Amino acid sequence: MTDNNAFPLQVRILDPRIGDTIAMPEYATTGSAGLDLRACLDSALTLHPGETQLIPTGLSIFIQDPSFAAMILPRSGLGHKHGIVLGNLVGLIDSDYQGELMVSCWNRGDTAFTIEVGERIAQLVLVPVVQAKFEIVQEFTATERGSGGFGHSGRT
Ligand SMILES: O=c1ccn([C@H]2C[C@H](O)[C@@H](COP(=O)(O)OP(=O)(O)OP(=O)(O)O)O2)c(=O)[nH]1
Ligand SMILES: [Mg+2]
Repeated sequence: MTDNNAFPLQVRILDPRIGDTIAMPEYATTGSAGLDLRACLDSALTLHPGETQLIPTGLSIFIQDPSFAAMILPRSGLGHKHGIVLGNLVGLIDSDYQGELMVSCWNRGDTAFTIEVGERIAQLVLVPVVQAKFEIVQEFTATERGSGGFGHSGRT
């Protein structure tokens, strides 16, 4: 379901089960923003309440272009219904990272949850990135907000 304008992403398959008994990450629908990542485990893994485990995906990606990054985000259903979210809340994949994609799974709920081999545990989203270069100034040009934040504009 990938169109020809899609970003060409280099992928290395580190575990031979990927593309065989464990599907390659894919966009579930043509409009999906995220590629579902699967647990490349040797056996099912039970996450007890409060527990966090680093789960391999069996593949690595090389984004190469520093004007892009990837983010690993929780799956809504797992997070909302089962309390399975990410131990780092969001995973950020640098454009120069070439190691295995790992997913930190955290059971923030109060019941145990078993992750099956090949289960879709999180999703990978490619995002554009702008790197900053600092320009040191003495004052900023005044704005309506100024330095007001953290609820400064009220609640309604
Ligand atoms: O959920 C994640 C988060 C990160 N990474 C990989 C890719 C990323 O490029 C690298 C470093 O991540 P990050 O910069 O967030 O972690 P760090 O603690 O700052 O480590 P480092 O010192 O290696 O940058 O780890 C993952 O595989 N999964
Ligand atoms: Mg870092």
